[in-house]
Amino acid sequence: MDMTSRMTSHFDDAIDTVKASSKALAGPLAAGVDLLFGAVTGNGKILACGNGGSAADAQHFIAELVGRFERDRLPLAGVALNTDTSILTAVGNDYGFDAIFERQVSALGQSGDVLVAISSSGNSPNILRAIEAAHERDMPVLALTGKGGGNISALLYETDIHLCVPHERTMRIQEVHILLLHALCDGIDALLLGDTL
Ligand SMILES: O=C(CO)[C@@H](O)[C@H](O)[C@H](O)[C@H](O)COP(=O)(O)O
Ligand SMILES: [Zn+2]
Repeated sequence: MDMTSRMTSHFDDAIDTVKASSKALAGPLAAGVDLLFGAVTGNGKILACGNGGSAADAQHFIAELVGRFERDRLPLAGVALNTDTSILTAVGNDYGFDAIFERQVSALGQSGDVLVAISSSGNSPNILRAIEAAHERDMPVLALTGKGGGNISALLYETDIHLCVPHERTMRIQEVHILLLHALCDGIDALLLGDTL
């Protein structure tokens, strides 16, 4: 096996995926900025969740809202639902793993909030249930998926936003997800602080 060409193919495939995502997702991404900006400037908050690498992405994103992205600004309200081990173990143990995010959306979610749901397959049951709970709370959903969107596609309302990365491999999808989340932070900051860096 030529390892260098194997590694080169990752760069090539990532470049192609980013280009295809830019074409498909720049418009909905801009709508996502407006949705999140409206929430955080209107007394709402962002609830974010994901599993595995997407859990890391959810908490990374929320840290940039509550803390800062590139520039100093007021703290923005957000909670990563995959970070509290006591809640995750208690709810997982007592109600099942599929309920770990749903339960928290039901506890914390209010009209005016937004759920950011991250799933590369679009099929994780705990994410699907979080989306249903968000809808019950009148919360719009910003879904980051791939692989055609999986079961999430059928759950979303027209008023939700679906950023579906056009790729079948989780690794590539996740790489674009972090780009999308950083772009959302940048867009919110541009609206809050002006568009010059
Ligand atoms: O990061 C990776 C793979 O790159 C894994 O940890 C991955 O996130 C986990 O297998 C997740 O459970 C996958 O869930 P999902 O993205 O399909 O909702
Ligand atoms: Zn990963």
